[in-house]
Amino acid sequence: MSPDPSPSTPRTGTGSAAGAPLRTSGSGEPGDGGRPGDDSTAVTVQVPAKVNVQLAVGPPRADGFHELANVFLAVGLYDRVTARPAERLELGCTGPDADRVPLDGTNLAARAATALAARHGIEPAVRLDIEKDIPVAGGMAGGSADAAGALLACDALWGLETPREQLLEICAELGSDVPFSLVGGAALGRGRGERLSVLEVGAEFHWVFATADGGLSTPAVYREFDRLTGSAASEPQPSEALLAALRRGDAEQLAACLANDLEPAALSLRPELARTLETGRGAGAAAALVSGSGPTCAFLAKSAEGAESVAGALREAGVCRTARTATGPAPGARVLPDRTATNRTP
Ligand SMILES: C[C@@](CO)(OP(=O)(O)O)[C@H](O)COP(=O)(O)OP(=O)(O)OC[C@H]1O[C@@H](n2ccc(N)nc2=O)[C@H](O)[C@@H]1O
Ligand SMILES: Nc1ncnc2c1ncn2[C@@H]1O[C@H](COP(=O)(O)OP(=O)(O)O)[C@@H](O)[C@H]1O
Repeated sequence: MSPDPSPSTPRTGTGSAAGAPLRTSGSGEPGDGGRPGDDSTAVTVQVPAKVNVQLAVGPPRADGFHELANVFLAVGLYDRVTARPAERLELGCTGPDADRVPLDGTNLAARAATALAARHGIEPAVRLDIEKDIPVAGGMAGGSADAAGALLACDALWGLETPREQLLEICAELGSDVPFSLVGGAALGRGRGERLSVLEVGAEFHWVFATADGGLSTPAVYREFDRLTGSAASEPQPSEALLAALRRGDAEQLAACLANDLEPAALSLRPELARTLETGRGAGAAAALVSGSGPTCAFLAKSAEGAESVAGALREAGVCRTARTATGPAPGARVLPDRTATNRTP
């Protein structure tokens, strides 16, 4: 494994073929060889992470995916994707996990730019810079966030005005969680998670996220789910009590309903997460669960102060890499007006 870079270590590369070797094109700093000095047309999109407040998983389908009742809540940890004109597709990434983000054609942001360009019959001539704050392979949909961010940023940069329905179609082709990253807020995902119905949420909820060293592979966690459940997985259904708790903004009721069918699989692959969950519960969290496929652990608190206190206890116990507080629901992918307002001035 490569050494951990500093939080500001930039990585950069070019190439559109999946797995194509990288060609270094600059340090990723403004004004270097990889970025045009003139930033007048840059578009930056901010996209939230997610936690699954309910993840009910059915048996595997013929296509290898699992039928879900996936209740997503977007939370206020964000990646930012900036798109600038370039001669060909280029990628850069900064942030504490930047060394774990692929910078070739498999990167979800690159795939999103390529898919949008193909839909309009144009070349994906763009430089994408990802400011990564969402844990990589952490069960918080960071790659999906970057895909939704790149889609929206390229659409604005290229002046395409692609109808929302078409953007959502492209999102679903890119990954099961990508449509939700575009939409944000709270939503029920059916099918493999891509068919969304927006949910009403009555209040802001306070969360703590304990990140772990290293990630968990989503397909590996689903495989472990299959191994543990055998043929016993039943048809997934959303919990009416949980949807009502979200609607009412009732943290106590929501805490009683949180459920993740992938949690036993994540714990089976990473048994040490049980101690992280236990520590948060012991520190007064209203509820604790693994976020999606993990290994990030999520804790619901009753107040902002409660969340800070749980985060402090997790840090002190040394049972996580970082413990961060965030609230949800958070808005979905959106172009940052402050950056474009100045950038778009002729
Ligand atoms: C588990 C969840 C919960 O929201 O996310 P994470 O916690 O990893 O972020 C999602 O289901 C992950 O969605 P996403 O990461 O977009 O998955 P995809 O790219 O569509 O699929 C990656 C792989 O995950 C498995 N997969 C995904 C979705 C699904 N409904 N059934 C599956 O079995 C398949 O093995 C698939 O090949
Ligand atoms: N832009 C991206 N950011 C993070 N990971 C990416 C990206 N593009 C592709 N990936 C790949 O997707 C995998 C899952 O990443 P991520 O979406 O962060 O996790 P999760 O599915 O657990 O939410 C990573 O291990 C990485 O190989």
